[in-house]
Amino acid sequence: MSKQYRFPENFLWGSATAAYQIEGSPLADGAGPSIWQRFAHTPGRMLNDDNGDVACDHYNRWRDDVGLMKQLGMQGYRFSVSWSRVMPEGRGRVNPKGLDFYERLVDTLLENGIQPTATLFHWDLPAALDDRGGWLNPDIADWFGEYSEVMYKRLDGRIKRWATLNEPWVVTDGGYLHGALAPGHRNRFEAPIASHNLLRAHGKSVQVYRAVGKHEVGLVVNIEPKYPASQSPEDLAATRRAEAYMNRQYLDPVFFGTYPEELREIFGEAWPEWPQADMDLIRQPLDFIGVNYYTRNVARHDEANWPLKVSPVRQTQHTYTETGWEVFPQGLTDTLTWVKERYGNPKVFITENGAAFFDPPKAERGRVRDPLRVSYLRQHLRAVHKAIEAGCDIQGYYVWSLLDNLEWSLGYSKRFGIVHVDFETQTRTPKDSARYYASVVASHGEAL
Ligand SMILES: OC[C@@H]1[C@@H](O)[C@H](O)[C@@H](O)c2nc(CNc3ccccc3)cn21
Repeated sequence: MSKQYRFPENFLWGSATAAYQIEGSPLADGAGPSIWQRFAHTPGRMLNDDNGDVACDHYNRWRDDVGLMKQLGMQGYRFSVSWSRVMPEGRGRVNPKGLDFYERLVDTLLENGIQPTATLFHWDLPAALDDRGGWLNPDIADWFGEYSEVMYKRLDGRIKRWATLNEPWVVTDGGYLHGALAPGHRNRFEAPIASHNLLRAHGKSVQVYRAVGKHEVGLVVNIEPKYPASQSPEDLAATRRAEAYMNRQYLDPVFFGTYPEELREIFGEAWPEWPQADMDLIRQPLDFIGVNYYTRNVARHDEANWPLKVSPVRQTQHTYTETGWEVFPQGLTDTLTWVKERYGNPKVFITENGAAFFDPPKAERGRVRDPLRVSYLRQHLRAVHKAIEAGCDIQGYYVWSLLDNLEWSLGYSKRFGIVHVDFETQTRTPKDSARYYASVVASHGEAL
């Protein structure tokens, strides 16, 4: 008798995307440019000089894409709002056609019995705000609060679950410390300031929601559990630094009002003293936490690896994805039980989980075989179930991603979708993983 995988009655099964990765038409109908529009059109920043001018053409094909979600039996859909489509300069003027796009999308999702979850910021900051310093300007907390209020007032009620930010760690580490992501800065002094202002903006948005919203608001973070390469004092300390830097840097301020002490050790003179008023602003009670999980990290001390002094150790016994991430489903169970134990078992949605494996550019006779992704999803959904059995309050799962899309500076070279996109013709073809996931959803997990 195979194990029965029973999920909570109200467990929500969905898929996730993000605006700049799927929409295309970044400047259509009065939209303003984002920093990703700029970054993608800066020579040398994007693999193969790819950009989001077309992407999955979701801005025009959104109705068919909702039909695809319906066909797959999706119960939820997590998408992001392009701030500069709604407010072209990021503040002040609202672009009615930008708002209309999201209103039509949400209404059509609801008509098809699909619960919308909106992320207000998924990396595509309005370029006009970046010109004013962007995340380095403390005023951005108020700018984000103003944008949040526009969205909350227009769509709250139809959208009953909001995420303020997607992965402040990636925005900071990629956009301000190492420079691989927009806006492409590489500055040890800027990174803590950007990170802190991201959290301040999150706190401001939650305050605004408490004033005008009636449902749920939360924060989406990426968590990558860290395991020491050895029990040497150096590797144990390195693991602690890595764990503080990625996994505690955002949830500790939100839940405890304090940063991990390791951050001063990591950034040294570049780590400011933060005003208590800021920490009070950040520490707004939340209705849920979104956890994005992809892989784990085995950490060793590496004196040469600035500024963390940590390097990953490749694990030869496991499969790796096209993005170089180890397939390690136990890490998802460990992550979820760690969140439960450290932060008091908050309501959690797994807001992203998925993998890029090689898929052909074109479907073959209407089919895309992706056994590795089927296996990845099966293993990770079983890992979720294991966490639920351990008492974690996990209330939903969104596979990343519904569609093959623009993988940021890696362009279209990495395919995460359960639905294949032929970027020459925009033809969508559900992969075997889509059929598998649809069967899991239809059986509420029993087909795992
Ligand atoms: O890379 C896959 C997805 C990406 O397409 C999403 O927009 C983003 O939310 C996302 N976050 C992660 C996890 N964290 C991460 C770690 C290092 C670099 C980039 C992302 C993976 N992904």
